Amino acid sequence: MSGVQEAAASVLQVDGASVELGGRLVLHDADLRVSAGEQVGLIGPNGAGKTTLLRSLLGLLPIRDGVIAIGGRTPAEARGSIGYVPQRHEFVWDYPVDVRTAAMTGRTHRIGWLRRPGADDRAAVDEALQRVDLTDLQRRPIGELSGGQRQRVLVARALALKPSLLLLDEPFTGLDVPTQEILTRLFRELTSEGTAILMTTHDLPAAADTCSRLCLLNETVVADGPPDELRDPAVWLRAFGVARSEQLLHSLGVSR
Ligand SMILES: Nc1ncnc2c1ncn2[C@@H]1O[C@H](COP(=O)(O)OP(=O)(O)OP(=O)(O)O)[C@@H](O)[C@H]1O
Repeated sequence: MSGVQEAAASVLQVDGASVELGGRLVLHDADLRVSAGEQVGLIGPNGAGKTTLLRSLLGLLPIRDGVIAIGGRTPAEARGSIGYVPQRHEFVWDYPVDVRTAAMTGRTHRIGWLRRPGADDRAAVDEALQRVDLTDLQRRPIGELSGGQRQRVLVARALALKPSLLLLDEPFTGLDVPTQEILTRLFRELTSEGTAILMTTHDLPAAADTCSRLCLLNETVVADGPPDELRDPAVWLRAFGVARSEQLLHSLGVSR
């Protein structure tokens, strides 16, 4: 494939990206591609740089070296086509708004700060709420929601943008199994419609189950491939920076 064809096929292209935080290089030489219709799991130990990479893709953190292209645009230019689901604790849940208003804030970038939502915005929010099964709760203050309902608000807020790229930061953490299943099914529907999904998670069996490809990150990309091709325990031990871990290998269903 030529470089131009490859750029067209990849919704997200990261080439040699490095990010410095507090004078320290926390991510270096990272390469990653995510195509339309792919769900890629970004896996790595605490402090590996997963959230840092997501924040760079959103244009919230500058890269020191390398290139990030989203549909051929820079992160800042592409911001209106990227849906972002942050970790639940990062959202301000005591803000006095209802579910529908919170979902509408996903479109703020597109609407502009001083304009009122139009018919397109209302229709996009209706659809997003319906997809996460929150239509009946749309007038409920967000401070009164359970953890699983809050997670679905964050997903609706991201979907309200009708994004071509969806970034999910640990979307399954703390959720019961039925809520995990609702979201897993929804993410599968979205990829079948052509959305590209990049998701961080510490749930390795779920990632191997739901993702078409896994990217193992530890300050740089240690390995990248379909779950079936990442069966070598040494790769996982290297990605997690440990000499041995029975628990890690057990959770992956691989053993030495
Ligand atoms: N504002 C900051 N200033 C300096 N260093 C930072 C800052 N934010 C994060 N870091 C460091 O950058 C590294 C990567 O952090 P990051 O949050 O991206 O990791 P992560 O892979 O998402 O971890 P976790 O799985 O624990 O969420 C860590 O060593 C962290 O201490």
